[in-house]
Amino acid sequence: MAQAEEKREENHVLLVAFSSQGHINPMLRLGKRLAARGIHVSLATTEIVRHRMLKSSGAGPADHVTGIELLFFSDGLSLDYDRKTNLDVYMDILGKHGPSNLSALIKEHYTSPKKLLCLVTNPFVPWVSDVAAEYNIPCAMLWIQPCALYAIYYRCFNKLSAFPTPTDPDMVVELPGLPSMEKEDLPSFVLPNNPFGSFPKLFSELFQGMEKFKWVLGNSFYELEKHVIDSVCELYPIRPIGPLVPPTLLGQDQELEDASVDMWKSDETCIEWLTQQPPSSVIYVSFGSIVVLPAKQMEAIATALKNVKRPFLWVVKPPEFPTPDGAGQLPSWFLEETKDQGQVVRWSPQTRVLSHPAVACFITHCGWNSMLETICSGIPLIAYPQWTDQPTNAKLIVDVFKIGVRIKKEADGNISSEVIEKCIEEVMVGPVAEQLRKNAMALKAEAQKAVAADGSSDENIRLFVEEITCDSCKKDGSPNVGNLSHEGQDKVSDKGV
Ligand SMILES: O=c1ccn([C@@H]2O[C@H](COP(=O)(O)OP(=O)(O)O)[C@@H](O)[C@H]2O)c(=O)[nH]1
Ligand SMILES: O=C(O[C@@H]1O[C@H](CO)[C@@H](O)[C@H](O)[C@H]1O)c1cc(O)c(O)c(O)c1
Repeated sequence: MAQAEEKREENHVLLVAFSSQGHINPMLRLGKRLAARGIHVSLATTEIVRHRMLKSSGAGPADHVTGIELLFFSDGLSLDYDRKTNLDVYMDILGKHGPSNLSALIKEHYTSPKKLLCLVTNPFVPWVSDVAAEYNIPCAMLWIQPCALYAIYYRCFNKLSAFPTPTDPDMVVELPGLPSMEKEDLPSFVLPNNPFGSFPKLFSELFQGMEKFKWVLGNSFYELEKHVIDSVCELYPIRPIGPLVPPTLLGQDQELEDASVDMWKSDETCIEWLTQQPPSSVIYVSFGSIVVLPAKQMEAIATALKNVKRPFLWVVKPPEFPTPDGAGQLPSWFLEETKDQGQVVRWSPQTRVLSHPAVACFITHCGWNSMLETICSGIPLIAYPQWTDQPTNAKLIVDVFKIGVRIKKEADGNISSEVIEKCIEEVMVGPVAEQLRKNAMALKAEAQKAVAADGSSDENIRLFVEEITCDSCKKDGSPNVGNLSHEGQDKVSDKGV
């Protein structure tokens, strides 16, 4: 074997991520934290990512992100296939073709795969653990949503607690470490009316086979979710190692370089515009990379923004596959009637926006990456969740973290502009606004402490590296059936986990 190849496989971890920006970036940031402790890291994901990165940058496809090598395999579909509209087909084909294509990639790139310290996967590509088993490599999972979601899914898909059913769709769910949850607070994938059959199937297999993962790491921090983290300790523990956000948001930019990919090109002009706005004046609005709001809801938000007469920055990402009903598009009157009030961009440099002193609050779909970025920026949120983890994330914002308010839907599922206006005023002025800002600043400080040297997340990363590199751990028991290291857990519990 050539010396260079041998070197590549030494002390090496391969991360494998689902194809969305919100899944890849936390993985890359975990990679940077491992690299800072002497581990060599590569990340494998599907070809569609290379294609989107190429489109976004206009340059040749990147094969490295600040020292992390990027590798790509096919998900079994053509690049122009509409994965979002045909989500169940996509997940099915990915589950069928992903394992063999990833396995071939490993064979092609690693002369001696079993030398890899471990594979780290995320929840939407759980079959990576079977590929790891094929090569006798231990497997870890990075859970990329709140630990609360991990606890809910674990209990739901192992039938440890009662959840809504077609005959009792409105039941209130009571789980240890969490507030009581009504159906609008639960992840959409556990509800009887969930239209995406692929996810309950995927999560059932995942949560009934957790022993395939020797470690479960969480993109969260202990101080944020201590009760629910403690509540799963007896079931299958999760070790929080986050928040995995850009180091600038954590005051760590001097010591750690960021690693992230951009699938869409940011419009930087909004930063210049923000600089011209008064401190804490701007309402930032974004629904992330996937959600496309129905035309009626676009209209309600547009009307509310106009009526409150405050500066705004609204990200309106054009739908990848536009529909004639106007979903995801601005009402025709909006730009003209608000031209002196705000800015609309197709994609923003969001973390720079959130940490800009002009930004006062964030109207968000409650994607977990957006929430962590907001927590680390210390500003309040206005939650307008749509699906998957977002309803639960909104519940956490309001009732657990106490850093925001929620836009309540009408009985017909729509939202009224008056309700949005009321939420905006509530987080902008008055005693509620003041308390939310205080709470948000306190959580920001806790997040910084967690990732600083000897903080709870830093300590959990140190333990993880110790365990994947320690020779006796590697020899101890066969990979992929191992339990979490008790030694590690004991040490983690010193930090309260
Ligand atoms: O205009 C935008 C909107 C979103 N994002 C980034 O896209 C990610 C969205 O992830 P999230 O989990 O919040 O939601 P998703 O898009 O996966 O639904 C976050 O890191 C945001 O910072 C961005 O850079 N610019
Ligand atoms: O990216 C997708 O989902 C987003 O992931 C975030 C982290 O798990 C989460 O907090 C956020 O709410 C989600 O929107 C995603 C999901 C999906 O089903 C899909 O087909 C995608 O292409 C992306």
